[in-house]
Amino acid sequence: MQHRGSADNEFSKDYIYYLERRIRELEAERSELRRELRRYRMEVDKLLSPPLIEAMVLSVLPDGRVVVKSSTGPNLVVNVSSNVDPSKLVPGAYVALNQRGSTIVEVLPEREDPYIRAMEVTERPKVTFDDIGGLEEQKRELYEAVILPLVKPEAFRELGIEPPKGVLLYGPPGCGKTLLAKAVASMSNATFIRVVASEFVHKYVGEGARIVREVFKLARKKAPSIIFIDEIDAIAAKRIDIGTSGEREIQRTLMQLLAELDGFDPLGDVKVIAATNRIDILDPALLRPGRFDRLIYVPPPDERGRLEIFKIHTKRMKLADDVDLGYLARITEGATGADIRAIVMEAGLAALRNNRRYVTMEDFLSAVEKVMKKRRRPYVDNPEYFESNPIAGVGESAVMHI
Ligand SMILES: Nc1ncnc2c1ncn2[C@@H]1O[C@H](COP(=O)(O)OP(=O)(O)OP(=O)(O)O)[C@@H](O)[C@H]1O
Repeated sequence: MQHRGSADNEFSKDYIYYLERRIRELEAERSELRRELRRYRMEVDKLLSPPLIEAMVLSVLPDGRVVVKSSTGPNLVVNVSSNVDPSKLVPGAYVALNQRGSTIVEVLPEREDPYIRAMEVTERPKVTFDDIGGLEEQKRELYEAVILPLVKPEAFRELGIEPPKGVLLYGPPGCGKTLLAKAVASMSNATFIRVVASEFVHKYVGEGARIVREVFKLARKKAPSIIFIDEIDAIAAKRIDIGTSGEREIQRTLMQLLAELDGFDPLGDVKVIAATNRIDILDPALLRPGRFDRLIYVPPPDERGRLEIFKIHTKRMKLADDVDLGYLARITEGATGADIRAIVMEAGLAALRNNRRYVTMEDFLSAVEKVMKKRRRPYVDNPEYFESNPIAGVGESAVMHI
């Protein structure tokens, strides 16, 4: 570039323009670098500062302070920093507390509850009634009480009949209660939401009632849906006194469940199926009309049922010619569906251990011995326990045939 003009010490105009432009460019670059430096300083400060504590709002006191449940455990009464919008401090909102845990400094963005995320939600379960051996009467009852009202609510409206709001499946473990509920969801094209009632109160202490609310909210969002509440006795056992805070918590959770049940339309697109192994200890309040008013007993399979269950679980298995499923069904008196599945699996493993591609009768016989030896359960060995139960007849009034 030609720097000098015609006179001495005189710079060319072009050169001056060039230098001015360069200065402007460098100034812009400098302020960009300053901004970047500030950003990195803030990052470093954030990384070096003590962490904030996460908490959930339980309630707002009349004086403006807030009761929160902190992620570190205890419930705390805290102040609210002036930059926090008080209208966002609703029960259930997640907030950050300062490191002393005394003040809410930020309302955290809304997100799905971690428990709800962990819950079993199957948009379209694959099980159908054909995957369930025996239990014909139970399938028919569930078809009428849950599937039909979900798929043909107008037929019920026209006839002026109300289907049961909630169905309670009871009987010994491993006999197909969960399987039936899943099949009902799949056959009515509904989302299947499974919750275990004992987790309402044990896993998320102090939040049982809120979790119940969240479950129903999720069910409405994903409707049509079926909420399956397993082990309902954990929150619905009759109580002599409700002295301890743990018992009060269980009581609150049950109250919330009853309120949700009372508040919804039996012909709506959310259905509730509950299950228990301990119907004898249930609080009768749960079984009143308009709540779980249809009880269905799910017994251990009889010989025919066992044969069908053997057939279902060996469907995809290569069996040797000597395998006699009828004989296996005969010698497994007292086995549950879950036991039969275990027997089939055990027999399959034995074949695998022996490097065989097919399963023999001998594999099955030793599997029967192994599995049946392990189990001796009072309810299965004594089915009268359920049949003679004094409240086993509650809910018969809800029987309907269309
Ligand atoms: N009638 C059945 N037909 C086919 N398989 C069955 C049957 N009953 C049980 N099973 C097998 O046993 C497993 C456990 O059954 P399921 O979970 O439905 O029992 P449950 O009655 O809900 O028991 P729990 O009370 O322990 O929850 C099922 O996944 C299935 O593989």
